Amino acid sequence: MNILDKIVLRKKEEVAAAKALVSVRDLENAVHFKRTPHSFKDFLLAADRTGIIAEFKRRSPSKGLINGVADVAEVTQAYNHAGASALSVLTDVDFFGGKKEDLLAARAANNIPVLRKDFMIDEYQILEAKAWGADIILLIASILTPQQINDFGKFAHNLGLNVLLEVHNLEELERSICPNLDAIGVNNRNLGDFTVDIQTSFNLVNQIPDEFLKISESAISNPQTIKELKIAGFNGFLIGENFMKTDHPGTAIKEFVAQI
Ligand SMILES: O=C(O)c1ccccc1NCC(=O)[C@H](O)[C@H](O)COP(=O)(O)O
Repeated sequence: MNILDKIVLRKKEEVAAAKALVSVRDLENAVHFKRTPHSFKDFLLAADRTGIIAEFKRRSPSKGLINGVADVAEVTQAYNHAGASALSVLTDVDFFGGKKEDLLAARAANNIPVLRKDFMIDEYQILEAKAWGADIILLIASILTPQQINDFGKFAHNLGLNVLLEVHNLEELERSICPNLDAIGVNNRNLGDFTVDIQTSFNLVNQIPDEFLKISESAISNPQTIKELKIAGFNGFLIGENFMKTDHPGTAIKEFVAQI
């Protein structure tokens, strides 16, 4: 069984446990449920923003522990002040060391879009995302059917949430594309074997229809790469480990942004 299969299996148990604990009505009554989410597009294309989607990531299956001490409010505020267009906050507990409270803290400390970074397999998680103050949800093509992507995208849009579809190859892109999406992210990391290759983004960018925002995800560590990805047509750049592996992620992003 590969890591994605393990994550999805565990996620099913996690979602079942959450449903038993918190009702849909409780989620709908949460304070954030009534807020109007930020437009991902507005912030990604804003002239005074960088296009960087800066991720708060404590650990990962590929790297193990990345940062065990960072404070989510402090780091995400620093990301925001450095010009991040959006924040990505992992809420997966078992594999990434994230939690709901991280998303709530990032939301409370910032007024820019926040992506709930998790493995969405059930509409209930989209309601959670809205209740916890997220603006964007992630749909990963390799773990969902085209029907699920369409239905989850529609469900999220009906809640005013933005939808980022993640693909890793042309086959995933072609089978998953549907109108209920805002952005398409090309993951440079193969989630089956963890190999990374930025060329994956360059190979796929022209296959993504221009009506969608184009995001390059993972393994970005060089400011020069951002310049090349922009020229190729990307609007956004999801970066986690490169900042989080340092003692001061807020300083790391500032120095990175000065070079793009
Ligand atoms: O990062 C992993 O090891 C990983 C393993 C299995 C599924 C997903 C995984 N990562 C999720 C991501 O998409 C990244 O956190 C994100 O793109 C940022 O990547 P990076 O800049 O390389 O930290």
